[in-house]
Amino acid sequence: MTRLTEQAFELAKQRYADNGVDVEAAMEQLDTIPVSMHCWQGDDVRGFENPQGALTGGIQATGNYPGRARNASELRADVDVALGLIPGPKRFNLHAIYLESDGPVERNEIEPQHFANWVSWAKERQLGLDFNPTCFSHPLSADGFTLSHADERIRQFWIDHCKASRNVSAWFGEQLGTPSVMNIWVPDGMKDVTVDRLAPRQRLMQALDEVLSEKLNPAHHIDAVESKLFGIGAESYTVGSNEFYLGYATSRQTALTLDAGHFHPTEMISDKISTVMLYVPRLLLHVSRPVRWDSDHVVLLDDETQAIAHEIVRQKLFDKVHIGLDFFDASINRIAAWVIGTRNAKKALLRALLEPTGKLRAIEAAGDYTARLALLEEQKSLPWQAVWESYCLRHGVPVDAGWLRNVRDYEEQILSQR
Ligand SMILES: C[C@H](O)[C@H](O)[C@@H](O)C(=O)CO
Ligand SMILES: [Mn+2]
Repeated sequence: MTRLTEQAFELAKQRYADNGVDVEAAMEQLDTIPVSMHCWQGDDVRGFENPQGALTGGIQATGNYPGRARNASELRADVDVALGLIPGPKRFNLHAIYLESDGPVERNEIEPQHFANWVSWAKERQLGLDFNPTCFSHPLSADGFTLSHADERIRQFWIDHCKASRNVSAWFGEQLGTPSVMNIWVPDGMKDVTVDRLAPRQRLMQALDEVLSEKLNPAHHIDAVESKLFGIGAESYTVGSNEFYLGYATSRQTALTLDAGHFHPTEMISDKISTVMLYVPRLLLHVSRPVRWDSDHVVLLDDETQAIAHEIVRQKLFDKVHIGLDFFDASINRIAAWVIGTRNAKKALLRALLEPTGKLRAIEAAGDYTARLALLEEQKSLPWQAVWESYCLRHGVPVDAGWLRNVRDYEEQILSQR
């Protein structure tokens, strides 16, 4: 396999060179773009605070594939398997409910010490960590409101949780030498026709302002806010809509999170990138795959994933876009889900880096739309797969679906015993 891969790579390199593309440069660039893998694929978004509790907030993990991680050690072991099968730089994205503690810790009292094991683990693997306050699956979010709650006491609880989360996030950044991107997503919304659509939004805006009031070192921590169209049980009104957060991030200059599953079915986040980057300093992407609803299926190498990667590469947004993943499929092997989704995100980036963008831009600027379409289509059948396999080889991970054997072995030996 190795020799064939190398031969195919040499031919592919030549083929791309004929097209004006430097394959080595593309691979080098790919090595500077981390993809942040989300912890919640490993255990169906349960966390370790109250794993037997229900997942609420209008999100759902469907399926009951055996072997989900039941504690932090199992989750770390599972992620380690996935990390070893994905080439290039990765980060890891934690939710607050993945804390570790001997006794119960209220959300508004979380501290860096509760994530000390995660930081040691990340240090050993030279991974950056990202973070999320968890504003769901809790008695005080049971009626569907958190930061926009009408009850000041409940609202304050969630404000304090988000503030505590910022401290944890900044500590990650300080410890690991790379800023932690902290994404605030709240499920707040209503199931049915809502009369006062304004007041909850006013409260959310004020609550967020209070959360962000302390200035933190941007070398350690980056604030991001995530909009949504609707949730299960909150179909009629979402307080933190797209327009709400676009306005918020623009006026406060926070990062904006675009989740591929959080828009109308025919709306694509790839087309939003060039718009929002005019107004916000940074973007956090939740690369996902909506199927009918925000169903968080595993990321495919499909048109939208490719279009997202093209936007990042064509606009050279490498320092401004943080690429995170967001899916939680409990119907297939969860480690395989991580590997499939993350490898696909990276394949899309590589394909985008192998595009002769300068040439295509010139053709477009000259108004030759026939050539633009012809060349764009021809790109699709160039031998990018040979470059991908070589990239995997250089990173010491399986070049093809051979990685599935590793996952199956682990499933037989470890997951099946849970
Ligand atoms: C678990 C995550 O916080 C969640 O998926 C969020 O990012 C989201 O997209 C909610 O729909
Ligand atoms: Mn998301």
